[in-house]
Amino acid sequence: MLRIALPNKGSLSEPASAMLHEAGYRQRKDSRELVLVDPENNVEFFFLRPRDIAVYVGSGRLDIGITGRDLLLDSGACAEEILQLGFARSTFRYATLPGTAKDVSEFGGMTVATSFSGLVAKHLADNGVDASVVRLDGAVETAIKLGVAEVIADVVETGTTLRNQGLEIISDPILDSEAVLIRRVGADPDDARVKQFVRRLQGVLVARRYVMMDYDIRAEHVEEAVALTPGLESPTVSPLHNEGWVAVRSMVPRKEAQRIMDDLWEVGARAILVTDIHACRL
Ligand SMILES: Nc1ncnc2c1ncn2[C@@H]1O[C@H](COP(=O)(O)OP(=O)(O)OP(=O)(O)O)[C@@H](O)[C@H]1O
Ligand SMILES: O=P(O)(O)OC[C@H]1O[C@H](OP(=O)(O)OP(=O)(O)O)[C@H](O)[C@@H]1O
Ligand SMILES: [Mg+2]
Repeated sequence: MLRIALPNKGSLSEPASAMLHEAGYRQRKDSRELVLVDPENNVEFFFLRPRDIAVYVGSGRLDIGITGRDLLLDSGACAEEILQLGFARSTFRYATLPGTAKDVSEFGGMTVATSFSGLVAKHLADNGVDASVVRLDGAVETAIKLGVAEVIADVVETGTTLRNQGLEIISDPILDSEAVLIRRVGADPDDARVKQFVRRLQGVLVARRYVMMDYDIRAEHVEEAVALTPGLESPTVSPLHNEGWVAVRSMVPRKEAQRIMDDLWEVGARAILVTDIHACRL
């Protein structure tokens, strides 16, 4: 049975469960359930603290897991990303009160408060900056006001929390993060159970990102039209009963669907239909 670590709480938990549900796996009904067996799919889910997931997977106790890239790197665990999952996106950044510093290179001798001490200590060392790091569990934005640190390093999503504390972002992001699927470094890359799990999640990602577009067009305009809807490999073009007309079917990015429909209309396409993809294997 494939043993999979899933986040039990926080920003990662609900979207991870939603993705697995879409991929056809059983998910827990009660958020206090810690282990869930899905015998039909031959998998066992372990609901763990997001921060601990890379540790379990890196030690080989569990085969794969879903966590954040920032949490993976902070843990220093012997685990690696095998698929980017596109949710729980954030950046990881330094912030200070205005006037404290303009760049990381000015942090020397200062104290940086963070919940990601592994990540921050490494980043400071890589930049040759001699600053102290104090590890806090959360709400680190308050550490400056309370005199614990001059600088904080934290997850920034909308930036609202920083703004509310009167803090300003310093330098480029230390990291761009999102939810990722991870496995132990050195694990068998040909494990068929993992490959099947990855294909199912890739199917969900494609179904979320693409829609199916169908339209009719006069044969003499088909080249212009398929240039707008090239599909992933090549669009399907079939003859219509009405002579001189063809039907085209192609996958297009969901975000661009409306613009593509406008452009298709301009080149003469009619009966343009968009439908959701519920599942796929490409
Ligand atoms: N607004 C956000 N706040 C916190 N983490 C976020 C946010 N948006 C995305 N994330 C990502 O979610 C992961 C953090 O999950 P985690 O469950 O540890 O913290 P959390 O969502 O802040 O929950 P809590 O602090 O309540 O325990 C990280 O990978 C982080 O990058
Ligand atoms: O950029 P924003 O959209 O404001 O989001 C970022 C904030 O959200 C998280 O805090 P959370 O609510 O998880 O509390 P915590 O600091 O106790 O983890 C994170 O630690 C930041 O403080
Ligand atoms: Mg948090």
